[in-house]
Amino acid sequence: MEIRVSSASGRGLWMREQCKAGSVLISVKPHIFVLSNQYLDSHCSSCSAPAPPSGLKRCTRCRVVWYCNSTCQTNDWFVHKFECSALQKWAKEAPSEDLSVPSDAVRCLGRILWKRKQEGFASTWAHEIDGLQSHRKSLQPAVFETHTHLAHSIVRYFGLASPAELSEYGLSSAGDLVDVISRFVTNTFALTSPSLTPLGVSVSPLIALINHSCDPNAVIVFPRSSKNLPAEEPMMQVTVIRDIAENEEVLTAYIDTTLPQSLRQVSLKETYDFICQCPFCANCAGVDPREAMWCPKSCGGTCPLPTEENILSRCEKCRAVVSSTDAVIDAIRVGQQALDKATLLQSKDYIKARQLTTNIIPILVSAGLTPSCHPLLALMGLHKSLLVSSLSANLTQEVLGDTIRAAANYATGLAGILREGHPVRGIAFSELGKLLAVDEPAPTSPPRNVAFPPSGPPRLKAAYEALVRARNELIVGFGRDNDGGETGKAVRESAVSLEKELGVWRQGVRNVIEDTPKPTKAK
Ligand SMILES: C[S@@+](CC[C@H](N)C(=O)[O-])C[C@H]1O[C@@H](n2cnc3c(N)ncnc32)[C@H](O)[C@@H]1O
Repeated sequence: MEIRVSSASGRGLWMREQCKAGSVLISVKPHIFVLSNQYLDSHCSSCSAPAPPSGLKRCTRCRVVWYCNSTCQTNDWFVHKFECSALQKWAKEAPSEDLSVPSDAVRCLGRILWKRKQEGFASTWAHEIDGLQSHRKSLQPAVFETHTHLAHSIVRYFGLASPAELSEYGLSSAGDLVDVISRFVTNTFALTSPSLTPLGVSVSPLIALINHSCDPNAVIVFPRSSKNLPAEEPMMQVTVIRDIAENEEVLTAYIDTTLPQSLRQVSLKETYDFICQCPFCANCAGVDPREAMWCPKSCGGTCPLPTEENILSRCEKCRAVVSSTDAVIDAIRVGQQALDKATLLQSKDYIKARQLTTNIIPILVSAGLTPSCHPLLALMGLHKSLLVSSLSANLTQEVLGDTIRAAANYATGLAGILREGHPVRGIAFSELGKLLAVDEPAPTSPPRNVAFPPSGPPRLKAAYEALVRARNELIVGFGRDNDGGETGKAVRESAVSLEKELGVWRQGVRNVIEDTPKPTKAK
């Protein structure tokens, strides 16, 4: 790879030679990462691993961060020694218990400023951080306000009495602090678990050189590997998900590409200050599955969703006209409201959130939305997660069946948008496979006449097929060389044990057939 500069998108990483899907382009430890507040007591603040069976150990001074063991604690002390007293002071002055820990952004910026000072303002580390792109000069008023708010929180976190005290951190004015904040916002990426749960935020100046496309050829993942030392984790990796030609730019997606173009554009402008001109955004010919409904004449084709501005919608295949325009527009509006509300409720009151998703999904389906269409796909993803999290407390045949159907619908919707090998697809199929492989609970009510999921050996076979599909996608998305990361390996193990189970079952059937005396012909 090499760095090239373009007038449209500034610096970017370009391939000097072709590269195959599944190759790992970059493996690097981020310069800085922090866990989100909700994961501080369940994951190690040094290596980001989940708590081992023996539990995590808490820093006895600040009582905020936790570590696997004393090795991880020692590895983190380089920066935590500054953070520790700031966290204690912040907690003492906090107006309430739920505000006793600063936000992820404040803690991450704190770590950047302390480490920058520790390494030296003239060090390579500091130069790399200082070289990140800033949009300070073109901030929109609303963004400027959030940056200013963040700056105030940092001043409080550092216990500074005046802007002059910023000089201790190599900043000559409040404007310099806003500059650091702008660089942080533009160049921060989610820290995720090997199954893509967002755990926090991370900054890597090398990976931040990669520009955005809504149809990316690479992804950023944190696959974790037992081969890595704890000090090397979290290892951030750029993986190629579709072949990249020589002299082609490496591009990742900064935002959720399952969203329709209008929402993607708003998000990119707000956070990254550019208007995306990728082929998906610039050339909207044909029906985008993110904004599509089934043909009203059921010919199998799809129609673009009608909007207030453009109510005429025809099937791309048979040209039938959608007549229920108002009902579709209303369903989408109500669906978006339900999605926003259920997303807010999911951590506070998941039963209410699940009630909302359960009620709204059939309305969008009967309005004719396809499974890849927004907001139906997002609602199905949320519904699946809510069902999965309630499964351990209520594992009945009915709930398991509903959860499997939700996982299957979600995976189908994703497969209509994301390319094969995208890690989000791989994880969705692995969840489906795992759910299908759960031992079927005994029925508690008369069986409902549903075709999916099947029961008995056909269900095991469906589980095996979903896991094999997941495995093939995961070794692309998380990298071929490291066997698809921690999740890819776990899926392979599950598929192997299912294969044995299916083999035993087939052998059992064969034995029964062979042992059964053949009927003798009546004379
Ligand atoms: C993470 S940085 C990427 C590296 C950056 N181009 C640089 O020179 O440092 C993100 C910024 O790059 C620019 N950028 C990224 N992708 C772009 C795109 N597709 N079109 C235009 N600008 C883009 C935007 O200014 C964005 O805020």
